[in-house]
Amino acid sequence: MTSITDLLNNNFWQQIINQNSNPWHLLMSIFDIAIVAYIIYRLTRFVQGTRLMILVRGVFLFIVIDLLAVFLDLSTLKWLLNQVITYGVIALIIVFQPEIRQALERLGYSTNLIPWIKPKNSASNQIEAYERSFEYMSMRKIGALVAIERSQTLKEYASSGIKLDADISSSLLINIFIPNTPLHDGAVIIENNKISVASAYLPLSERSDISKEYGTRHRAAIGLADVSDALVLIASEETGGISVAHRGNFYSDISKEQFHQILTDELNNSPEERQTRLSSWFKKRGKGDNR
Ligand SMILES: Nc1ncnc2c1ncn2[C@@H]1O[C@H](COP(=O)(O)OP(=O)(O)OP(=O)(O)O)[C@@H](O)[C@H]1O
Repeated sequence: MTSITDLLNNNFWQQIINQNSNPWHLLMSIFDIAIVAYIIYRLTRFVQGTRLMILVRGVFLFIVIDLLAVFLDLSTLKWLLNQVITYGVIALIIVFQPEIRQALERLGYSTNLIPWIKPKNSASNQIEAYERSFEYMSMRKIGALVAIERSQTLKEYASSGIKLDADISSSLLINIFIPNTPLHDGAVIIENNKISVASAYLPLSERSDISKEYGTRHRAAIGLADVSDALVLIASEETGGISVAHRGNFYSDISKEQFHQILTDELNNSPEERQTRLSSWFKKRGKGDNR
């Protein structure tokens, strides 16, 4: 493996130049560099806005310090960095275990490497479960509040709920919100593609520009969408209307088709496609209540 010391060594670069006097080698080297640059670009986009970005910044800073230590021949600092590498990697994997697992899961879903193998809780299965349950609850005016975790953790809010850790299904979602049953009050929180908790308390929005027709269920949805990137689905007990709060936007009383479009855009597409498609789609239809 090429170390930082190798990279600073003139012979190393001389060898590379000699190897690349062969046009085939040169072409392969360019291809090699392009692949690595693309992987770094995709990984950076992938972890942007998540806690993993802290890890990436840390690794980058570490490489810069290591280069300096080699360049200035600071042996004590080099020794210290070696110790950090030995134990730090294990510590980082333990500390960032939830984020790493989530990132790998998202990578698996978004790249869809083996399309004919559909995981039990695949995005399309989840979308179907949300659509079926919300259609059912909307028709019968059953109030519901479901917060779907995206890149930012909802652990803080999930801790106020009752733990379920169950697969996402329309029947379970409907069952949770049946009035006068023990779990129907509060919000369901979806974490790591599971119904993590029910009866959770979400932060109420303090905003004064929310219409008086909306009570605390809608305020709680908007409150969470203001402080996180969660996708929050609401079914109104009063009107049966379906609304969605997401990234500071509130899409009220949307149609079945609009609900399907939002879920597909947010849960099925790659992160960079989502925000632009969602906003432009609502702008086109003039339905977004962007408060
Ligand atoms: N902070 C909160 N976090 C989670 N759920 C909440 C919160 N506040 C209220 N709720 C849920 O909302 C219900 C009360 O809804 P309320 O009628 O006040 O709201 P609404 O926005 O008018 O909704 P609806 O149209 O369904 O009546 C509560 O019984 C509870 O289930």
